[in-house]
Amino acid sequence: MLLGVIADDFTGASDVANTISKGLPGQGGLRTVQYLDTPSFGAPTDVEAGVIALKSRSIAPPEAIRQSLEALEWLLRQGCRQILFKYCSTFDSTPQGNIGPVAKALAQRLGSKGVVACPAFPDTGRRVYQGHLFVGDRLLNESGLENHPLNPMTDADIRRWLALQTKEPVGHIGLDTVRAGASRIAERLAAAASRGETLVIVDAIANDDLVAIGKAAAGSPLITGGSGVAIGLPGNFIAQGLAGAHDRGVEGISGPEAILAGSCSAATREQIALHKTRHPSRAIEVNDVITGKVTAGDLAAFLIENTGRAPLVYSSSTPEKVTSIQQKYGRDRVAGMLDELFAETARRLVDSGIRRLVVAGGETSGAVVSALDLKAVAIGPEIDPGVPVLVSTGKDPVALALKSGNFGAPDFFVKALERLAGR
Ligand SMILES: Nc1ncnc2c1ncn2[C@@H]1O[C@H](COP(=O)(O)OP(=O)(O)O)[C@@H](O)[C@H]1O
Ligand SMILES: O=C(O)[C@@H](O)C(=O)COP(=O)(O)O
Repeated sequence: MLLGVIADDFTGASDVANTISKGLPGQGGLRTVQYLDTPSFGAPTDVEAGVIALKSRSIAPPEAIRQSLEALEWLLRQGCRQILFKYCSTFDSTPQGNIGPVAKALAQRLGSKGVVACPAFPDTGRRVYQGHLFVGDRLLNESGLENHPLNPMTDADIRRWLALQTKEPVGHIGLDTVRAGASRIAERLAAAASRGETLVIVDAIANDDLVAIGKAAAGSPLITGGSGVAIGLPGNFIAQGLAGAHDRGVEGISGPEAILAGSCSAATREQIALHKTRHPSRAIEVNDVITGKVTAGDLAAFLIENTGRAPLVYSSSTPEKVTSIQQKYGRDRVAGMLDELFAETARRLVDSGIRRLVVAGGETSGAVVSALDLKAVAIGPEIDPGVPVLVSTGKDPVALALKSGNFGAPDFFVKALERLAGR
């Protein structure tokens, strides 16, 4: 294994696994496997990139550090020469969040300073300019992400946001330097390291910027960012003759299908609004979950009855309703109840023979996939930017699409079910 990734959620892990296995157009990527939590077994020797999906985005720093260091040790034991800490392209975290503390702990273990921090993912409209994060033409804090149920992003200046999470000085490399090329970026990273800066926010607004950043960081033991920052990394290994460019190994599988959505992000709500005009769909009311009026058994029964017609169940709701329900019951209690509900529903679905499963939302995907105890997935074709087909390895494979809340076109659900079937 050459490249190891520690991803702080499950959709993010499949996003970056997609980037690494795809590589640059005409160049090919690395042979990539996504692991669901740190494995207790060794990786096959032909795996070139291992992506460990953690469910650590919204947990307290000490536990996030513990899980991330455990993942790091496993990746180092597999032979990794470079580690990427993957967080969200919208920098999802809170002022008490763990991006800064986890990055610092990984950097300390790897003896690294002047570490790239770049969430940019231009293919999905995420760009970093003058240290500020944009989503499309809006600043992060005016993009809808300020209403996220767990990680409301209320400041687009990610240098300032990161500074709240770490005591160390946060560096910045502007777009002019990035456009001056890889060696200039490398010089500036080295200068940041000599000033004692552990993390350096690097501007990037186009894929070429990310390729240059990747080249500049070719020799760095640690890189941090969104999946975009991985664009150039396979090419570094291929150019050194360490990896053979390869095509993706799996397509999809056929079988009954279901869709679960727990994301309250704008893109998912639009996808639901379109989907429910044409397919059987059922909304989950949090009040009903709390009082026991709705159970996983009910939801699974509804989905199983409607297989063949792309059935959907969703808890997704508007920011106003989310705020009011959180005020009534408490944010963590609601999140815990919904996680459990989706997890148990998914378990029942797969036990009853569902083989194609689309899940919308990072936390929701984490809950579902952990419940299915799948261990590892192979990476198939891309459905929409940042979302690949995943097929579990081992007996009775399940095909999955784990969609970040804000990713995907309005018709994503139907398209995903088609791609999961290999069509
Ligand atoms: N109806 C609802 N009311 C309150 N909170 C909700 C509701 N539905 C989902 N949530 C919360 O929103 C979170 C969405 O997070 P996630 O699944 O990561 O989506 P995204 O990918 O959009 O961030 C869930 O974990 C859950 O806690
Ligand atoms: O970087 C991204 O935007 C995604 O890969 C990601 O991390 C998604 O997180 P959720 O929106 O919580 O699914």
